[in-house]
Order: sequence, then structure tokens, then C-alpha cells
Amino acid sequence: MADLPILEMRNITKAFPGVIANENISLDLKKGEVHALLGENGAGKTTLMNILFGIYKADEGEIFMEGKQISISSPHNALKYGIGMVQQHFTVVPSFTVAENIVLGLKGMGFFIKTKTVESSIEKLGKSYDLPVNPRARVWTLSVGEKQRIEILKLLYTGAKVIILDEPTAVLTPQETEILFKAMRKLVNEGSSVIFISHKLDEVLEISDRVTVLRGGKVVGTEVRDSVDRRSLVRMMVGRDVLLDFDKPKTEPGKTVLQVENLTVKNDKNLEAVKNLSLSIKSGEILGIAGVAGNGQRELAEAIYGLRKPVQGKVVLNDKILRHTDVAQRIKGGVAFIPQDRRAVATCPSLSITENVFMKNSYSMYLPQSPFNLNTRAMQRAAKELISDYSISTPSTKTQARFLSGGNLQKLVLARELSTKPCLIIAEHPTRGLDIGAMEFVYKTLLAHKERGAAILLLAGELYEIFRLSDRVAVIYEGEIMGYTPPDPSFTEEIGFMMAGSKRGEIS
Ligand SMILES: Nc1ncnc2c1ncn2[C@@H]1O[C@H](COP(=O)(O)OP(=O)(O)OP(=O)(O)O)[C@@H](O)[C@H]1O
Repeated sequence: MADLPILEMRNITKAFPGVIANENISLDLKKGEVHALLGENGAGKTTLMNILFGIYKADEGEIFMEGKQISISSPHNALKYGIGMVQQHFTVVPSFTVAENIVLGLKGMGFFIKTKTVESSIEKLGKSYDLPVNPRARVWTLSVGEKQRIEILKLLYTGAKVIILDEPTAVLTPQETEILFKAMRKLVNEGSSVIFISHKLDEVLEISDRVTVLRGGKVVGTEVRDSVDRRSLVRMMVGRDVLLDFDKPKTEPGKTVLQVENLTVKNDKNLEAVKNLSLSIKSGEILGIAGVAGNGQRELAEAIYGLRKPVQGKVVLNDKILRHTDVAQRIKGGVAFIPQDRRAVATCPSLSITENVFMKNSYSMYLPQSPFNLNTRAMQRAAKELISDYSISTPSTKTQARFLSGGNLQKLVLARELSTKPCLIIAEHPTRGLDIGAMEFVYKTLLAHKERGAAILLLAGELYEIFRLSDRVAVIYEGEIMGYTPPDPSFTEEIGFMMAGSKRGEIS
């Protein structure tokens, strides 16, 4: 790893109405390094990278590429300098093929693309970086990990030397993460440089050469990998120790709240994603569903919440059979839902924080005199309380949800769903994208709801999260439950076998 910085950002400042997202930030990137960018939700990581990729213009500060000052006016312009970014939300076109997506918008392609030549060079490029793709596949048929691969290959195809990955592993399975890390190692060994944003400290420690920590829009410090550990990074980020190690409250499960009977649900490709599945959860109990992403978890959650019509089966809430696709009935019945897609399913990006918080509520409590007059003041007061309880970093209750950072948007969803007193909580990846302090808060909140008597269905990608929170663990594979285990790490290997399709007898 040579010492010459390939890229330098000097004294970058960027303000949005009511918030200084970046304050006098300096960051340098060496040739052939993975440089991690860490920080709490809203610390300013994405903003800084959006400036580097030409999405935003800094109010102050300079950028140097190999010693020369450059001015980046757009993502297209950034790519010309060899700077590319894979954002948290992919920009691929689902109905196009992989090859079409990769060459889309590239200059010099003209109207007549030499399809065969492009396809074969993409295939070769993929193989050479251990990122195999089928260039002829339509993007909508691909997994999230494969879509991300296309975004990375697109950058490599354009010759990017500085690659920014904004929380790339948040949506990946452990296997896909391994594939990505292998490709990252190959990239840096061949002289590229990677800026890696992640909240997962173990990953940061595994893959990075250096780490820069931001807090409240400022740099706390830049350290080489070997001089830091999990604890020191947490202290730099949060300013205190976060242990994520607390006892589960001991509750005696009460009466059955949710009963799912012989549910079969199809996915968007019209294939059976959930097959004849039955489960039940009692009051005061957390059932954790472990499984590799894409094994029917999403379809199961959506069918229980009424967003997806099952082909067969019953969903029973507190002894009452629910009508399929009747979400209003679930809301009235006290069901909370934290979906995995916080931008497209969980929130309305162009509505304010207040409106997003109250969109599921009965507005009646905020109607003072006439049904046409919402008591917006009372709503804003209540929204303010939630912003403070859930530490949502935002300038105001009137800010549109789309301006929140990824983690803060997730906190907004949690605030809305958990602040009522739901009898059933369906939580899909509730801590995805959250910083470690926020994660601690969510764990404690979910456990408090369990103690209060809520039944909780937890669908999480990380086993440690399932072990910490659940009372029972069910393992799902291809839409079927392979077996149950107690929430104990000593069952990890057995769970691994079940996640790969082996069955086990129910033991709890
Ligand atoms: N376009 C925008 N308009 C207004 N405010 C914005 C905009 N983009 C970001 N912000 C604000 O700037 C601050 C920093 O946000 P940023 O997205 O950079 O944080 P982050 O460190 O990436 O957080 P996370 O880990 O949650 O993704 C936040 O308070 C956010 O609300």
C-alpha cells in the first residue's frame, strides 16, 4: 500500500436548512486501501460521500485527486475522475438486462450497442473480480446481492479507481458479504481504493486498513486498523460504552395472540415462497425466525400484515380470523409492522415527519372542532416527543422524511410502530442501518414491549440479534419451518444446517 493519497477532501463544510451535516471535514484516501467511514446515524457520512460523488456541492472546502485540485459537478463528472459510488438504494432498471444496465447512460455507446461484445466483456470483468453475473439476465429476476454486484461492475466498467460503498452489507446475506469482501480485497490489491460505510463493527475491523469516525458532522479521528478495537470504535462514535448485553425480562407467555395456519403465499415471480406454514406466538413472547434472506420471510410478514394475499391458509389474531389483504383491520386490532423496505413501504418520503408518524393513527384524537381541521399543533407536539424519545436527528417536525439519513428514517418507522401499544409486532430487520447506540435502544424497547405482554415476530438476518431477543427460534428454509431451537448460541451449527435445508424435530 503506497503512502501517496490518491484522494484528499480538505475542510469540507455542508449545511442544510437547520443542520450542519459536515463541518470542516478532512479525509484522505490512499491508493490500495479500504478506508472505513463510521459514525452514528446522521453523523454526516452519506452527505460527505454525496459531495465526493458530485450529488451535492460543498459550501466550503477542496478536493484533490492525485495532488491536483478538482471540482466535481455531477456523478457523471465524478466518474470521469474515476470516482464511483454504490448508494444505499440501487439505481438499476428492473426490466433491463444486466448488460443494458451496465452500459446505460455511458457515453460512446450510441444507439447501436454491440450487445455480444458488451456481454462478453462484462462476463470477463465479473469473473476477474470474483463477481460473477449473467449479462443476459433481466435485473428484476436477481437477488439484492446480485443487483449490488451490477452496480459495482458498472463502476469498474467505467474505470473507477475510487469506489464508495455506502452500507453495502446492510442488505446482504453473510454469504453475499463474503463474496463482496473477496471482491473488495481483489480491488485494493490491484490498486483501487475503497471507502466503506458500515455500522457493523466486526466487518469494519475485518476489512479496513484505516477508519475515520464522524460525530455530529465533525471528524473525531482517523486510526489505522491495528490501533483500534470494537470498544474504542464505539467510544469514538458514541462517546460511551455500549455493551448490547442485557438480560431478557422473564415473562410467562400468556394466551395465544397470533396463529398462522397452513399459510401458502406466492412471491412476485408467482412462485410459492411460503409453503403450508403454521406458527403461533403468545403474549409476552418473542419468536425469532432465522434464515438466509429470500427464503420467504418477507412474503410471510406481508401476508400476516395483509399486504399480500395468501393462496391458502388462515391468520388468526386474538382468536379472530383476519380477512386477507385488510390492513386497516390489523391496524385497528393493534398490529405493528416494521417492514424491511423503509423507503418504499414504510414511509411516504415527501410527507413530513409529523405526517409520517401519524399516518396510521386514528386522526380523531387530533380533531378538535371539525373533521376537516387537524390539530396540527398537537400532532407536532406529539411528534416532537417521539423525535426526542427515539433520538431522531432532524431540524424540525416539518422536515420531509426523504431528507432523513437512512438510520434516522428507520427510527421514524420504529417510533410510529412501537409508540402505540401494539399487541402484535412484526419486525423485519428492525435494526438494519442503525448505529450501535440506536440498536441498543431498539433491543431494550422490543424487550419492554415483550414485558408489557406484546407478542413479537422477529425476522432478522443476524443470529446474534435473534439469540439476544427471542424466546424461541424457528428456522425457515424455502418457505418452510425446518425446526425450532432455544435461543442459545450453542445451537448455531444446528441452525446453520437447518438454514441450508435440513429438518429438525421440534424441541421446545
Ligand atoms: N438533502 C437533505 N436536506 C436536508 N437535510 C439533509 C439532507 N441530506 C442529509 N440531511 C441531514 O444531514 C444530516 C447528516 O445526514 P447523513 O445522511 O449524511 O448521515 P449519515 O451519517 O449517513 O447517517 P446514517 O447512518 O443514518 O445513514 C442529517 O441530519 C440529515 O437529516
